[in-house]
Amino acid sequence: MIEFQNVNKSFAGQQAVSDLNLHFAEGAFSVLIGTSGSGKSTTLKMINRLVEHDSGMIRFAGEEIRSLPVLELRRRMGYAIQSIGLFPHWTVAQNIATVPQLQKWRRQKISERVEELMALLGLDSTLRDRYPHQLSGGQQQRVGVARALAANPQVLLMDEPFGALDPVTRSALQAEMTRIHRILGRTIVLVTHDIDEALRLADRLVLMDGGRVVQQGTPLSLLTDPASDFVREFFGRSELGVRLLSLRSVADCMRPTPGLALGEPLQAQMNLREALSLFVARRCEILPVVDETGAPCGTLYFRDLLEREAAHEVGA
Ligand SMILES: Nc1ncnc2c1ncn2[C@@H]1O[C@H](COP(=O)(O)OP(=O)(O)OP(=O)(O)O)[C@@H](O)[C@H]1O
Repeated sequence: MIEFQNVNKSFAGQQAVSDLNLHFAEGAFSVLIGTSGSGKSTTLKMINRLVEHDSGMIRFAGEEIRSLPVLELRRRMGYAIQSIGLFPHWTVAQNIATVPQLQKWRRQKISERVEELMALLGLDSTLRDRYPHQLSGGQQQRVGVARALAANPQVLLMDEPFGALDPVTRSALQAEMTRIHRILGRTIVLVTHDIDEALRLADRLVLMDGGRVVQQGTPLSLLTDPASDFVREFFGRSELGVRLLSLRSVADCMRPTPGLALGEPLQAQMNLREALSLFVARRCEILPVVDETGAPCGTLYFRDLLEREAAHEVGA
């Protein structure tokens, strides 16, 4: 869907990104991660031409982005950023409706779209007529994402969208984004410097340093097959085991024999990191597992989790 070929950009003679070759696949949730100043935001902004690249080629749906009128390009791409940029004197509904208004949608259609997006983002309909300053930070971010999605863009670009939020709200919004991505199947490119956020959201990770791509691939491939010491250090040797747990589900590790454990069950699709927290909180050794329909489907053993981590430590 979006392709970079040998793309370069410098600011006042200083190279910001060098020789980027990237492919953001249609429908994938791609995450750009890296150290501060590594060129993540510049890369993202070159996609919707908020920053113009100096050389190389960027294609969107097969077309060189400079061959498209910039407004059309941006209309096809939603953009959500950390500072949100909601219009302070517009209500929630008006903010969400910004692009449909510009595109002169019918009033009724706009109103229905606003309602639909508020429901999708978990915003109570009573917030519709509030102004941004009357919302919490998390609610403002949700409005920002709803606005970016309003005109059904083919691509959603997100630059540190949850950066300013407390960990609980941040985690809730990450879960929402995973759900929304599953429902809408939209192509998403998100920038973050938070490793756990990246691992939680990404189908595909691009790790950058000093304006270059250091490694790209699935989160699992970067963790288990790092291309260099930099990659290994970036993901943190000491926390690697726990991070790997976050990429595996309970279903991957459970024994398929239900009925052996008591207590509130784990969901089979929950990740092993969450399961580990529940073992610790409940101080137990084994827990029952249920599938999406709530039917018992297996048993998870605490020691199986530890063995997984230990196996990785030995291999590291
Ligand atoms: N408008 C600009 N003018 C001059 N230099 C810029 C501009 N935008 C970015 N840079 C420089 O380009 C380099 C890459 O910046 P960029 O914002 O893309 O990095 P980043 O990885 O997103 O960083 P962070 O995580 O700190 O936001 C940095 O050295 C930055 O100072």
